[in-house]
Amino acid sequence: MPETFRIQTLNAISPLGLNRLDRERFDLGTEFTDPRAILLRSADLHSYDVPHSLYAVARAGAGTNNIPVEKLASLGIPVFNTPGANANAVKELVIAGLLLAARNLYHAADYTKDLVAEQQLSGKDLDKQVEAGKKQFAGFELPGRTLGVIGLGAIGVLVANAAQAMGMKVLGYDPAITIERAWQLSPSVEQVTSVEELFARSDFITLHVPLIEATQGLVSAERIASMPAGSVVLNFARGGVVDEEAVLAALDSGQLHAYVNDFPTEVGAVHPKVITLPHLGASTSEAEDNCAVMAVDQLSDFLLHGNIRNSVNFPEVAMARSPNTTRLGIFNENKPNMIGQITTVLAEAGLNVTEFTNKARGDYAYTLVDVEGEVADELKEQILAIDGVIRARKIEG
Ligand SMILES: NC(=O)c1ccc[n+]([C@@H]2O[C@H](COP(=O)([O-])OP(=O)(O)OC[C@H]3O[C@@H](n4cnc5c(N)ncnc54)[C@H](O)[C@@H]3O)[C@@H](O)[C@H]2O)c1
Ligand SMILES: O=C(O)CC[C@@H](O)C(=O)O
Repeated sequence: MPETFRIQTLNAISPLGLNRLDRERFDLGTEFTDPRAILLRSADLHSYDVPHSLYAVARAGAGTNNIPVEKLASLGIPVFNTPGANANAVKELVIAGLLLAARNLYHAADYTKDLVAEQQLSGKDLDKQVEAGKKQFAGFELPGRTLGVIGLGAIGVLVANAAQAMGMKVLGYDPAITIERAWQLSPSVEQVTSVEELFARSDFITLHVPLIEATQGLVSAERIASMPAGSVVLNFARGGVVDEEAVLAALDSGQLHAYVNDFPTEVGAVHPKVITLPHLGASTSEAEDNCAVMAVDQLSDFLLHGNIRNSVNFPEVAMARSPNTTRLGIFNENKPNMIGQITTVLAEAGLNVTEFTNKARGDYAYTLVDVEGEVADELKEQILAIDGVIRARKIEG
């Protein structure tokens, strides 16, 4: 009997994704103590005691800073994410953020509500107060203003193109932009080669980078001070990319007009010039469905066939299945003679290899190998005995 894989969900995942799992092969639950896989969104796994049973983690979303990616790599556990699946949802919220800030919409709507709910105005009195009070919310228009986009990945490129189509001058900064993203970027977006230049020239800055060591505190007091007075910072990336204390001080001094973000903190959320949303970037039915479908498909392909697609800690390795073969998936350290030792074990067992892929990424590598016929259970133990092999799995056909 082939194994039924236990998948533990740690957040609400769209049924459109979950329903793709064949219940003969997958058992879904929230309380397993020995899951084969974890499917999650923003749940924090950093203090999670990783059980030996765990084969994979799938993030229905882009950011993986809630997952101990390196530690899992060292245990031979791939972490999958869903690049691009929620990018349009975030882009739309960023465009909303630009308009919320430029037209002071949040405070203006509060003002109107207050006139009715607190001051109990109505009819002509309400009309009069509306017309008298509205000038304090007069805003500015976007065409001709400069937007600096930091990070030109799935989201940054969509934001840059949309802002450009709205008449903004757009500057982009991403030292590691991929060729695919560069092709998608509007030719009118100007590439800048230093963050400093981007800050100095931008009326709005929007962040679309992962939270990693290099991006922690990227929006600093010094960089904010170099922006034109009355600028706006939009943060739909992660809270830690911004030095919030510096942002609040700049809002108080008038250097910044507004800070629009998706990551509530006790101090920031109540500041009068801060607009904080409850991590809403990916919260559309479309994005939730897209992320769930992609995460589930990648996870089931790995559990059933050992294929790795869109992993953030292991290379892309995928092979079609062939009849009358047995597949082995092997995680190992990226060091000399691993392939030689693995193939020697296979040869000594008299096995004929029909297909073999080995790819490395950083300190680790993954091997997928198909051999003719059946494989004895002891073979896995022999492979595991090779110095540098972290984990090995016989994958049923
Ligand atoms: N608010 C939300 O709900 C929400 C939703 C989706 C994603 N996000 C956040 O947005 C981030 C970006 O998402 P994405 O889908 O565009 O990811 P992505 O991987 O497609 O793009 C990230 C880009 O950032 C660039 N980058 C990395 N370090 C950089 C640096 N120091 N300076 C400039 N560029 C740098 C990379 O080269 C890449 O092109 C995610 O990591 C996540 O944290 C938030
Ligand atoms: O799952 C969510 O709601 C947020 C996801 C988002 O932060 C991401 O990084 O993709």
